[in-house]
Amino acid sequence: MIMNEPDMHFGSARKTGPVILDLQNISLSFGGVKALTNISFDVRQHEIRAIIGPNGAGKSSMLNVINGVYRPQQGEIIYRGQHRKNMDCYQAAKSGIARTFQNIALFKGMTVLDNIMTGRNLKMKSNFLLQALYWGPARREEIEHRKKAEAIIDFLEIQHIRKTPVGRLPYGLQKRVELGRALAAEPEILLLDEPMAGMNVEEKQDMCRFILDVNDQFGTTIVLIEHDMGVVMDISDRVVVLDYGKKIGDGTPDEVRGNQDVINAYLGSH
Ligand SMILES: Nc1ncnc2c1ncn2[C@@H]1O[C@H](COP(=O)(O)OP(=O)(O)OP(=O)(O)O)[C@@H](O)[C@H]1O
Repeated sequence: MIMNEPDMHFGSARKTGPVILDLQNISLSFGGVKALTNISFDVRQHEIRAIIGPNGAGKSSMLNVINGVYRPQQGEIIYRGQHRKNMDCYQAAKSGIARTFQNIALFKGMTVLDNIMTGRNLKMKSNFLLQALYWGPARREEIEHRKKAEAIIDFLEIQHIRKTPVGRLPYGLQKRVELGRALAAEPEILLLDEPMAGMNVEEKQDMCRFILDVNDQFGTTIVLIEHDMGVVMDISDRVVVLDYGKKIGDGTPDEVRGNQDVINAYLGSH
């Protein structure tokens, strides 16, 4: 079994651990459309793992399979050594898988701090009545959650906008707040769906730095979809390449760069 791999593997400059997520022969269809066909790949602890491919290749579908939004018709998902059957997105989130979205999904009228607090919801224990009364254990718990949210705000260097409604922020900062909300859940695996989409060069550099810092300082495993090849090749340990729902490449950035099927897919010459 996959979790038994004993020794640490030293990827690029990063120290990655054993496989924590193993996807085996995943197939997913929407009616007649085959979004994913027989896809297998794994993710190691502490790794930055990219999923790339041309438009419509199945990348978002794959992310949605990992966090339980879609249930594949075929295949196995093994997370931390457990076969996951019929796991929905609530259970996936509870078990330590958080994500951000291609199109920002924040509460635009709420402040940065309150949006990040919503990421703590799954961690809250006190019941609704106690929370509403803001009494006893609920009060103590709320203070504890606020401290965690403030720590994330400091980490992401967004103290100056903590009370600003998210809808008023430029796009790059909204993306950073979304990252903050996902981090508030203290995930073991963070799924990032095009974290740099629509950003200028400076915003991309900032986002790259935060992704690397999250991985380094919190030890979070990261699976990301990204179209910017420079970014993917710079920050990823391994890259899986999809095309028309099939896996056509898998390996280190250098291996993938030299893979003829991958080159053909990107040049559209097949
Ligand atoms: N909910 C859905 N219903 C029907 N078809 C879908 C659905 N989601 C995805 N598809 C189809 O599955 C295929 C893979 O789509 P997917 O969005 O996963 O690709 P992608 O690689 O993320 O594309 P992009 O880079 O454009 O976001 C496409 O043919 C798409 O039209």
